[in-house]
Amino acid sequence: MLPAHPGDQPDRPGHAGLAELEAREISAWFGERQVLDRVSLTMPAGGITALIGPSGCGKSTFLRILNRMHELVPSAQLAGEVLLDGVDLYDPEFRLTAARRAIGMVFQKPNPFPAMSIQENVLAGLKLTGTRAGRAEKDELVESCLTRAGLWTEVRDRLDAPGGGLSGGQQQRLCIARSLAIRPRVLLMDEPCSALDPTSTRVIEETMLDLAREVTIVIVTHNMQQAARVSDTCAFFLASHGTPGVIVEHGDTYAMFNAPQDQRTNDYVNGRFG
Ligand SMILES: Nc1ncnc2c1ncn2[C@@H]1O[C@H](COP(=O)(O)OP(=O)(O)OP(=O)(O)O)[C@@H](O)[C@H]1O
Repeated sequence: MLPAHPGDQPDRPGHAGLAELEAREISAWFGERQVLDRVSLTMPAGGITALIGPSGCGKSTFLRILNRMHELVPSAQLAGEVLLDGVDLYDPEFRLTAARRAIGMVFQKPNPFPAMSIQENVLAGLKLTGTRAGRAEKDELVESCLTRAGLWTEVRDRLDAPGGGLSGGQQQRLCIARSLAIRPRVLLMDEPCSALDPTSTRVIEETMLDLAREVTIVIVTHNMQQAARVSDTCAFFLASHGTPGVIVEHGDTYAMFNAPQDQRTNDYVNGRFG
């Protein structure tokens, strides 16, 4: 008998749901082509884990596997396990909606629904997950998610304005607020600042550091300073000479940046390739 699925837990009080995510021996293919080879990584509860590595080494694929988005690509296959607090996300009993609810995703390019109002954007995920809420509860949720995403003071007077009218950095924080509204236990972020200016990047980074107290975060980033600034643990992916991506080294971010064990990590974090 499986334990209760973490993704199925109803409304938990804010901080009670810190979850560990563990990938075990993940391999991935697109058609015949293998792009990840037996990648294992523990992403600690309430921490920020950064996935770094040169372009094409499989970071985004790995991230998408963590919330079952990889299976949406028709030619895609995978092997291995993803455990959310010990429960396999790919177990047939773990519903896809529960997986998405438990593990949210913020993409590289801010993707709010442009014609929907700011508050409708925040609440959009409730419809998708079939969650019911009354008016007062919705108002409270909109305020709390926008506050936690660091956007409330900037938009509190125009909640009915279209989400598409916000700046890029504000739109990205709106997307973070939208993800938070379904109370995820893990938030995946795929290069969330790559389309943003340095000021907006800073604001998102501060938001991430605040959020890490209540949600486990995994971020893909090409920005080494960003990985060093925000993450507690770090994993260096590499796919050399057409071989599938592997994790060369992972561990405490400070150690990875200051005393890496592998010469290739040392070269990468010091900008000598990639
Ligand atoms: N939908 C897809 N169909 C076929 N191949 C794909 C698909 N998505 C990714 N790939 C291939 O899988 C490999 C890993 O890609 P992935 O996007 O995971 O790498 P990445 O490390 O995130 O790269 P980047 O840093 O450039 O975003 C690449 O060789 C890529 O071409």
